Amino acid sequence: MKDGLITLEYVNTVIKRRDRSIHKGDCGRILLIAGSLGMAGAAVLCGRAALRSGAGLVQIAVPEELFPILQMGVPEATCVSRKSLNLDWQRYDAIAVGPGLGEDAEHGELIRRIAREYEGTLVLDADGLNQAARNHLQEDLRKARCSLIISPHIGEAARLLDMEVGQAGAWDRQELARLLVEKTNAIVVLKGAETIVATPEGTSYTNTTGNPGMATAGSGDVLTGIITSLSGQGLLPVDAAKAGVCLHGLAGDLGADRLGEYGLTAGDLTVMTALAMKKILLG
Ligand SMILES: NC(=O)C1=CN([C@@H]2O[C@H](COP(=O)(O)OP(=O)(O)OC[C@H]3O[C@@H](n4cnc5c(N)ncnc54)[C@H](O)[C@@H]3O)[C@@H](O)[C@H]2O)[C@@H](O)CC1
Ligand SMILES: Nc1ncnc2c1ncn2[C@@H]1O[C@H](COP(=O)(O)OP(=O)(O)O)[C@@H](O)[C@H]1O
Ligand SMILES: [Mg+2]
Repeated sequence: MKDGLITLEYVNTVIKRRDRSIHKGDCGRILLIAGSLGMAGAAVLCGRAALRSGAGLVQIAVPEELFPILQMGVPEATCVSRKSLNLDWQRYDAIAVGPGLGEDAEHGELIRRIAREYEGTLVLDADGLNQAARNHLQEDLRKARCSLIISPHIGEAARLLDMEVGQAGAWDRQELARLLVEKTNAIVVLKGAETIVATPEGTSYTNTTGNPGMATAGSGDVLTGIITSLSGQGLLPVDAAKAGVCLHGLAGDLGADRLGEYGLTAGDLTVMTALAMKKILLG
């Protein structure tokens, strides 16, 4: 069932306004568990997008050998080693796991632990979802203590549902999103042209922004950064998911206006996210 459209007017009503006396600790402290050798860029894009959408403090957990890349790529963020990741999860207002994470088998256990222990909002994307599918964590996700947002594209959705990509692609996208909600009890962001956000409460929404220029490597990593950032800033998980996809699509539209659909890159999207946020706040 389709309950509504996600519009810029709606996003304007849910974005938090900043008090004059606000400090970075009030603007969301987030952890991004992302990136691996060969996919450091995914962590860079995710981190930049989180900052451009207003996160106050961004920490990125990567293999130590990637510290120089991350600290050059996102100098505003701090890095923490993923070697023995044993952090106090509750220190973070939101956590993301997945962009460019890679296929290391131990990440399955990491996701299981965070889902079981963490009390904030967890955003799972990309290899976070692939690891969940490979390690059959759907039931662990259903029982998660944290609020859970998952952001699969159709390929990741198929893996979670144990389907072939072609089979998943033949489904009505609203119904596929509902199937994912049933499987994981998460807020589901089913990406693509007209991204759908479906909730465990039975509602579903369709995004109104975005364009084919966003079909470019890394644009989903940018979305994960934005949704995690908004969650960390205190939006309800469902609002962070809905506002995140709309803001991300608007960044794509502003980027395509300036650069065209062919030349737009995910890196451009991170910068355009700042302009999109400005436009939304101006109303
Ligand atoms: N610069 C970087 O470091 C980048 C790293 N990335 C990471 O690379 C890893 C692999 O992710 P990928 O998504 O590339 O690989 P996947 O194998 O998960 O997905 C690609 C496949 O999924 C299917 N698919 C995806 N979207 C679809 C759609 N809308 N309609 C139909 N089929 C669709 C297609 O079969 C496609 O070949 C992830 O960890 C990801 O975060 C990517 O985000 C790209 C950029
Ligand atoms: N044709 C399109 N129209 C609108 N948005 C699109 C289109 N193609 C892709 N996108 C958006 O771009 C992003 C792609 O994410 P994803 O497939 O995870 O890419 P990556 O893993 O390379 O970062 C999603 O947010 C998706 O909604
Ligand atoms: Mg992706």
